[in-house]
Amino acid sequence: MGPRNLFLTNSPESSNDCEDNPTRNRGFSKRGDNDLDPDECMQRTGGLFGSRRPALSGTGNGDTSQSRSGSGSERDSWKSEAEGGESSDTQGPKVTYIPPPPPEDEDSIFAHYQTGINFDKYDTILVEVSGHDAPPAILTFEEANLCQTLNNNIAKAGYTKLTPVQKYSIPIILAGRDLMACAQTGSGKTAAFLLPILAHMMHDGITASRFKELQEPECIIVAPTRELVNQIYLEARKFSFGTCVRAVVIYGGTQLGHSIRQIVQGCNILCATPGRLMDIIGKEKIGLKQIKYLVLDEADRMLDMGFGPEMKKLISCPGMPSKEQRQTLMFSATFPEEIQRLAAEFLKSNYLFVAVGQVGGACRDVQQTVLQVGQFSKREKLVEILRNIGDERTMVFVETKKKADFIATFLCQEKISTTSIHGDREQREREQALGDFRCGKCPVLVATSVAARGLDIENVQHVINFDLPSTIDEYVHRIGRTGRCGNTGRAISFFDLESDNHLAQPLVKVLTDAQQDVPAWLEEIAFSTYIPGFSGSTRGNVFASVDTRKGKSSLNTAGFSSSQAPNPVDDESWD
Ligand SMILES: Nc1ncnc2c1ncn2[C@@H]1O[C@H](COP(=O)(O)OP(=O)(O)OP(=O)(O)O)[C@@H](O)[C@H]1O
Repeated sequence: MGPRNLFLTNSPESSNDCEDNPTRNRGFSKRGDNDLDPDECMQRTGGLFGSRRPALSGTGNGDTSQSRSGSGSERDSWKSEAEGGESSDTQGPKVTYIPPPPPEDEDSIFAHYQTGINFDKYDTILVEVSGHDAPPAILTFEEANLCQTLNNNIAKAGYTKLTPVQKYSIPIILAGRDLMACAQTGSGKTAAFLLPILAHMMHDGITASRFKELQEPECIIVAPTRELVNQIYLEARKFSFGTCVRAVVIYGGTQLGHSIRQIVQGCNILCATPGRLMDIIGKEKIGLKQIKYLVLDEADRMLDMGFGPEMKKLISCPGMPSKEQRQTLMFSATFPEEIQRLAAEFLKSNYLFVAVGQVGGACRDVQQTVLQVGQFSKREKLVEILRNIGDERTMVFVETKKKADFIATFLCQEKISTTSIHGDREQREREQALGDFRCGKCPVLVATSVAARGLDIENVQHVINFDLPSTIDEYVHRIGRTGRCGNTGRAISFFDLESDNHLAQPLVKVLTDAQQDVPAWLEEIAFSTYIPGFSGSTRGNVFASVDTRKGKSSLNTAGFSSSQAPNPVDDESWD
């Protein structure tokens, strides 16, 4: 196995995002885990988050899992949530934050952005389906035979054409099969699982769930971050509009009583972060007996050392149907091989594996640039780039929470309207920051890995990796915040020769696969740091191009059916 340590307990000295327990701890720790890099060790001056926002205080509403600015460990925050800390009376003041309800009018529910000029190019991406007896892909929404209400909702959402992951996943899920699907960022994985689940529910004649102290949802969807789980909920609410299916979202950093109140009113689809989910199950507000669908979005993260133990607990909870009796669905843009192997415990042995393009590959609609920038020059370079960009929405990724504060403050001082999101900010602040960024009030969002996965924000034209992440998977997810749904985007990464050399090799691979220019200097570093037999210094594996079970049943472009699989999976090779 590669250097990634799976299912290890969190080390107290690490300093990363919490619920979004970071990939960097899986492998090499490249900069140590200091929240501030040595070169940037100016004192935090407090400062502006958004043009008029006060300095991050780290205290406030008493969210014990969020308000520990300076505590240094975002992973500790994750732990405190995952272990039920925030609901425990002994762990500090109660969390009181109640997120504002989302707008209820139909226009807001169905608000969407336009697909981009490259949307049709999705059809040319090669799709591989492995496993026995895969049902044929569908080419149109009509072929899915969904009920009229779902079709209306799809139309109101502005979807006219299926994306490749939808063409393959929808019939597989409709056929009742377990699925592990890997498709590039921004290519519609959320609808790929929501639509067939809703179709099943409607077909089975689901009845409206009513007020009850113990709710028994049919579907649980878990994802690694609060903002992502909320986004999935909004998608579920959109597609279930006009049906009796009730979706509910619960996540950490909010008042537990609020989560309970949402649940007891009725719950068919529960979207949750793992910590809050386990809390609520522990409080016997959710029973698992009726679960028919378990979805792990960002599944490689959900099975990684941070969340893996929670997920194992979830599937062993009393009442949870065995994998033979439920349908388990996993989606991500990246799927390291060793995580695919771990997934076996959750999936039926005959699960199908769908790979759209290369597993772990970057979205080709993102133009990637890698610049050699030393630590001491990064801030100056950032300002130069942001001034050229003007008001276009830009996400700037840094490696630590303190650095996010520091850079956001610095940019505000430079009169660049900036906000920030990271695991030490209170949930209220995180949501405010995302809102300010979404609406363009603050066109620059400085973020840690908490915002790397899944977030679908209109018009993000640029991603800047002020610090490169320590794994290539993380890089792929970060740059995937732009170039979504056929739109184009740009990613600029600062490569520091002092600390990023271990990334050179996988970076060259990602750039090459996405048909991007590879700087000669980067190739040289990749060559000079090449270690034969070393299975990927940062990903912890070689690039998986196939199902780890090895057998391939088909190779096809997205427009064609793939079911006529020659011969399939060598299940024996699975262990
Ligand atoms: N068939 C479709 N037609 C038009 N728009 C679509 C279609 N499918 C998805 N979208 C839109 O594309 C955007 C990206 O979809 P989504 O967030 O599901 O991507 P994803 O594959 O889950 O990305 P990530 O890997 O970053 O999580 C969303 O705004 C979604 O509404």
